[in-house]
Amino acid sequence: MKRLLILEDGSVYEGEGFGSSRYQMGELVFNTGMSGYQEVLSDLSYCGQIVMMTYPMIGNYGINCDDFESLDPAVFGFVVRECCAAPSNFRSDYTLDEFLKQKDIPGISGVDTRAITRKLRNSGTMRAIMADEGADVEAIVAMLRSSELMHDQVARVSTKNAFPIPNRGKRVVLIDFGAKNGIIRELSRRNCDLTVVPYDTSAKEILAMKPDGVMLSNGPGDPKDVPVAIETIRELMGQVVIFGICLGHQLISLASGANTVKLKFGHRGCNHPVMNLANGKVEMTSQNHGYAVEEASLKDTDLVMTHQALNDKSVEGVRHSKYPIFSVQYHPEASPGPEDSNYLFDQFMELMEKEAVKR
Ligand SMILES: NC(=O)CC[C@H](N)C(=O)O
Repeated sequence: MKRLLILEDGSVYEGEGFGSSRYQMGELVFNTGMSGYQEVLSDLSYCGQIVMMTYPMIGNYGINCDDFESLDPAVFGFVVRECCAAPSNFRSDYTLDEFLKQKDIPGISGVDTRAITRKLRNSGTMRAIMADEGADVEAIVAMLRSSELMHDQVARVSTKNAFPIPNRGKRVVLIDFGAKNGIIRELSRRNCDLTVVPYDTSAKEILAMKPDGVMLSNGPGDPKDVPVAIETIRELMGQVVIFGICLGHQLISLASGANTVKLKFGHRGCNHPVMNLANGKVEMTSQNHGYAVEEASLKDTDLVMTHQALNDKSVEGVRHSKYPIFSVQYHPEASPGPEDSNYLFDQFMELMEKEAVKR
């Protein structure tokens, strides 16, 4: 079935529809990963966004039941050059098309995703929608131009109730802003006794659980849209070890008085080079973010930049100079992507151990 991809600037691309045929406006962003589309699709940080893959063939190893980053994907659409209809992999349980239909996610193939990516690199990300052939394009473009991006994604994807993932090790409260399973996997692998709590759980409730550490997860949208979490983090600072990933990192920065800004087209892919400023080593990292901490705004805070993106020099990690708090903008849990930064979870464990001895 013919479908159209319509952008806010009035450009229209004709392709083939797959997955769901519903109309859903989202922010069109591009991801440069050569594989890992299943993890990308199920990463809740994409809530409100239509993801376009620059790699030309997507779906060739199917969708399996092992690699989900969440069971209910929140991505608003998927754009590919070619959608493989006959996947070949022993783990494949569904085709990409079947999966998107099952989850009611619209998709389009047969469009030049690299040309559209070049456009977004020049103009910045844009609102977009997939529509049926013959749709009133002018009216849709006017609608795209007059709409706003969403602001309530974290409330949509965070767990509604707290739940435990028991173990015998360090007690960790994971604040769920749309947490990837990879983060849970890395903590469970280190025997952490986890309690996953909703994004708006108060500092008092969290401290009542007597945690050794608090993990702040990744999550969708603008970090400034979750003031309740910024306040909670401010109250937790100095009371407990805190490790933040991606949205968690941005929230720690805002809670410390730094600022976040929207990047022109963001970082989304599996091979973003980041320098660890402590030892000069370069880590290849998995990334998915549209906002970043403004470096100049760190000046009057207690935060120190620890990691920096080599492509555009943006802030990729910070640590607190007084309290046991650190965070990174990228994804040490990978899923998908390289595992160079896995040591950060060990660092979290060591910090909790050290603080436990002091207490
Ligand atoms: N993966 C994330 O946590 C992303 C954080 C935030 N939503 C951003 O786009 O910058």
